[in-house]
Amino acid sequence: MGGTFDPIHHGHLVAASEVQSYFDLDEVIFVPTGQPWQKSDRLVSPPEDRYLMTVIATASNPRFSVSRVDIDRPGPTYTIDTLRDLSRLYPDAELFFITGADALAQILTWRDVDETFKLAQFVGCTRPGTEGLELPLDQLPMDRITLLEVPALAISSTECRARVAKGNPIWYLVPDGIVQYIAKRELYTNR
Ligand SMILES: Nc1ncnc2c1ncn2[C@@H]1O[C@H](COP(=O)(O)OP(=O)(O)OP(=O)(O)O)[C@@H](O)[C@H]1O
Ligand SMILES: O=C(O)c1ccc[n+]([C@@H]2O[C@H](COP(=O)([O-])O)[C@@H](O)[C@H]2O)c1
Repeated sequence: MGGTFDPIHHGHLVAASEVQSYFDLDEVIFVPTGQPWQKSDRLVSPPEDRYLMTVIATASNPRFSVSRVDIDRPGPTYTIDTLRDLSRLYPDAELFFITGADALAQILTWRDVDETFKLAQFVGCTRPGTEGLELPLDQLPMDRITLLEVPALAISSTECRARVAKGNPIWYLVPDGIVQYIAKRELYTNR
């Protein structure tokens, strides 16, 4: 599952758990982005903070792990590179790339998208607000895409950051360890 995870929240974790169970996946690898080039208009927390938060949030699930491939690769993060790196690391694995349906709707703007679809099956998870979303179905290889309805959690990282900036609680929107990490590192306070 690729994401900026700034911060990781229970919406991400529920979606990952649902996809793991639906496809009976051996492992869900969370891959925090290095430089999310389509979010270059906003302030993104340091990759190492986003990586550590992802490790903390996933530590208790034996089927969840976190990869550094995107944060260790210099330059903008492209999923084509993520999938090439993961294919090298797991040469015998069948890869599924988990995204939200909103990300899937933008996928034609991604780098080398045709090649990207050859390297993995894509799973687009519903999230509140994506119900009426139009996917460019005629331009997408629908045999490589599964749309999956996951239990709806109306949580976004944007909302979590805004709540911290306003001094509102984020308990129960994110795992407890993430609340504590954000406080310790004083993330999102000056926005
Ligand atoms: N509540 C949710 N339910 C299902 N999928 C989600 C949810 N939140 C995020 N996702 C998906 O997880 C992936 C990574 O998300 P990302 O790290 O960008 O979080 P986000 O909450 O969308 O962040 P932001 O609000 O900063 O844009 C994306 O493909 C996104 O669509
Ligand atoms: O490959 C691309 O050009 C590309 C463009 C935008 C987003 N992505 C990937 O989509 C995933 C979700 O991204 P984001 O920015 O919504 O957290 C993450 O793994 C990104 O690297 C990939």
